Amino acid sequence: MKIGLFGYGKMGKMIEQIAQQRRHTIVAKVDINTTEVDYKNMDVAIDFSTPDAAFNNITTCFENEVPVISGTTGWLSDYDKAVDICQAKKGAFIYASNFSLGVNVFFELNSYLAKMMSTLNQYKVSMEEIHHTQKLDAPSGTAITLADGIIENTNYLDWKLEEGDDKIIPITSKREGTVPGTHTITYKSEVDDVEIKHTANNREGFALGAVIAAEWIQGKTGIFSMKNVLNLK
Ligand SMILES: NC(=O)c1ccc[n+]([C@@H]2O[C@H](COP(=O)([O-])OP(=O)(O)OC[C@H]3O[C@@H](n4cnc5c(N)ncnc54)[C@H](O)[C@@H]3O)[C@@H](O)[C@H]2O)c1
Ligand SMILES: O=C(O)C1=N[C@H](C(=O)O)CCC1
Repeated sequence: MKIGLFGYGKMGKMIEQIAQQRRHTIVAKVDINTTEVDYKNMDVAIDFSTPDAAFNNITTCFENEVPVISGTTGWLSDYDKAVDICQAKKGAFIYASNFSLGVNVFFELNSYLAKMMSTLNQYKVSMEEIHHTQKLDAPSGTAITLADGIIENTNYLDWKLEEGDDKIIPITSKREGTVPGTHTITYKSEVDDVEIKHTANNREGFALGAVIAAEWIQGKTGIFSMKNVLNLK
């Protein structure tokens, strides 16, 4: 597979390594100062850039009939517009806030736990995410996906980056050293706590998931998720 990398930072470099181990070829490394891109030579684009660059990178790929795997977080206010452009061009698109296989299982566990907790009013949920100090967005995209999973399965209405009222999920975002990504969800009552946690030990899991998604999307048309790729439920 011939891969165009959009964003050649920490994740772009890790994806290059994993893709080459899986016998793929990197045909473009597009970063902030790139002036020309040859889309004709690309089977797929993998975008791990920045919140302000992602939408333009992704939709330019659709205009050039290149399927896109997007891992960039912090640009989702434009997600629906990107989907419209993809569908108009009969393209193919996967966005995931987190491509790690473990986190995608954790997303399912989170939804299942939320469903069970939804009738136990004595528990109040909260979330903590910890990432490295270079991270531009807060809360993490993963934390937002986890909050959405809780909202879909309980009476919680929204999330907030601070203590909210009863129906709001409070998210605490910490930025420490080089932490690749840790997410903890706690249901607290007077008598006990129920907690689930995912810890990324490095960035390899994110990169592997993105390359697996790029392999999976070959020959397909439409809007997909990691749930489709991993055949979860
Ligand atoms: N979905 C996931 O699994 C997952 C995992 C890790 C990181 N991320 C997200 O991926 C993104 C990148 O993370 P990172 O750790 O590699 O960050 P990074 O800062 O190391 O790399 C981002 C790169 O994008 C480049 N860039 C800036 N403008 C650009 C443009 N117009 N076109 C192309 N590239 C441009 C920057 O110069 C930089 O090299 C972030 O949004 C992060 O939250 C997602
Ligand atoms: O390093 C980052 O930045 C990460 N971003 C994603 C997020 O915002 O959830 C995934 C974890 C790492």
